[in-house]
This record gives sequence, structure tokens and C-alpha cells, in this order.
Amino acid sequence: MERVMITEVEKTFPNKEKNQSFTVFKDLSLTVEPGEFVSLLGPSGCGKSTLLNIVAGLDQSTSGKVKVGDTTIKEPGSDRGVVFQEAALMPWLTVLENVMFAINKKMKKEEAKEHATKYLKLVHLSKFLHSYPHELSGGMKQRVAIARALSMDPKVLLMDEPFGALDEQTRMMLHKEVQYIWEETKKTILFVTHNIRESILLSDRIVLMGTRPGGIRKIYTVDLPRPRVPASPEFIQLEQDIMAILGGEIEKVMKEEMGDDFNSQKASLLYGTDRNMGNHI
Ligand SMILES: Nc1ncnc2c1ncn2[C@@H]1O[C@H](COP(=O)(O)OP(=O)(O)OP(=O)(O)O)[C@@H](O)[C@H]1O
Repeated sequence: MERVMITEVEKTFPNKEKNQSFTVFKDLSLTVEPGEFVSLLGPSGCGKSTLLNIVAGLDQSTSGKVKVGDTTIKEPGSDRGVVFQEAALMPWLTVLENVMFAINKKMKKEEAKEHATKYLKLVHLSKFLHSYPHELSGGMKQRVAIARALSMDPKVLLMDEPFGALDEQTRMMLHKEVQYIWEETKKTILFVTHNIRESILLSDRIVLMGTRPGGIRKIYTVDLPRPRVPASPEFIQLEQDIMAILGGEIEKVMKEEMGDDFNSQKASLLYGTDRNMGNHI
């Protein structure tokens, strides 16, 4: 359990073709408290993954500072476990071997096996230790990826749309799974999503990001008791509050992408306060 401190971070990408640079966000500051579950929510292209990659040490900020505990982040490290949309398992290794592969090589084989088994048990995959990735469903592969990230005993878990490629039922099951893991391990979690309902179901706080200029639009504290009920009036109200702002951000992105083809009337029908938008944007 560790605090993540993001201080006045800027990320600018050079655009060689147009000979000009492109700033995704600047002066972005955010503190994720130890053991807190924070979601980054926002329209496509607002920089959610970029920010997560900077915290992971997979990308460098142009300026500003990121600290995990007392450590200033410059590169990837075992204090941060990362889970992506694709599990990226090694097909020639079993479930157990995939997790063991990530464990510190200094650990003795028997100990590593025990350690990996413990985390696979946590994600309810004890029965599949000797299965190969092609024998698993998409949701099970993601659970292996979560076990693999946890097996390094990171202080912080960084998750980039980990359930984005899964069907609705599997996604709902994994929401329960991730809540259980979070409660069991007390990890600090930074979670990227563009699904409003997912962010309300899971988070202590939701950081709503926008584009042009990019950065944090608003931070919501989700005070609802867990497990959260999407049909409750409080849940629906929060969903609508977020959608009211996010809808405007999505319109901005669409206008920019579609230029003259953009039909604002059509877009407001599609991206207005319709509750179904909470499912997936
Ligand atoms: N390596 C790169 N070089 C240039 N531009 C980049 C690079 N990586 C990302 N970008 C740009 O930075 C912006 C933010 O991208 P990012 O992937 O972080 O957004 P996002 O909010 O995670 O989007 P999505 O929800 O679609 O995954 C986008 O406009 C993207 O095109």
C-alpha cells in the first residue's frame, strides 16, 4: 500500500510530419492515497493511458514528477504491477508457469511455485494451474494477468482498461473479482476506463479527464456503500452527473475528428444523458 503523487505533469508528443508538437495534458496533479481505488475516466484520446504509462515508468513525462511512496518514477519497477487490456500470456507456458515467470528469479523454484499458486488461488484459478492459455476464456486470461501482476507484490496496481475487450457478463464477474482482490490485498489501484458504470461500481474517486486542453475536468468522490447497486437512485444520479460533463467532452472530440460531418443534433441524441451510455462509451 503506497501513495501515488503526480505533480504538475506535462506530456507533449512531437509531431514530426507537421513539424509541431502536441500537448496531451499539462500541470496535471493528482494524489492517490494508500489503499485508494481511483479511476481515470474520459473520452478516447484524452490521455488516460499516457498518464498510466508515465506512472508505470513505461513512458516519460515532458515535465513534472511522479512519486510512488518516496521513490521518484523514472522507469518500470516491481513496486508497480500493470494489467493491460490484453493479457499477453506466453502460449507455450501453463497458467502456473506464466505467473512463475514474472516472479523474482532469486526465489527458489518451489517457493516461486507456492507463491504463484497463492495468487492464482486469490483470482479463483486453482483448478487451472496446469492449463495452457488457449484453453482459457478471455476473463480467465485476464485473471491470470492480474495474478501475475500481484505475484510481484507491487505496492500499486495499475490497470489499463483491463476488462475493455470482455463481454458484459464476464466483465460483471470480474468487477466482483477485482473488488474482492482490492479488499483482500489493500492495494492502491489506479484504473483506466471509459465506462462510467464500471468507474462508479469500483472506485473511491473518479477522475474525469477532458481534451483540448487536456487534463482533469472534475474529481468525484463515490460515497455509496459497497457492493454498489446500479439501479439505486444515488448511482443513477451520479451516472447522469458524470455523463452531463463527459457528453460535452465526447462532442468536442467528435467535432474535431469529423469536422464538417459533425451533426451536433445527432450527437446529442447519441451522447446526451442517455443512461445506456454508462454501459460503454
Ligand atoms: N507515442 C505517441 N506519439 C504521438 N502521439 C501519441 C502517442 N501516444 C499517444 N499519443 C496521442 O496522445 C493522446 C492521448 O492518447 P492516450 O492513448 O493516452 O488516450 P486515452 O485517453 O487512453 O484514449 P483511449 O481511451 O482511446 O485509449 C492521443 O491523441 C494519442 O493519439
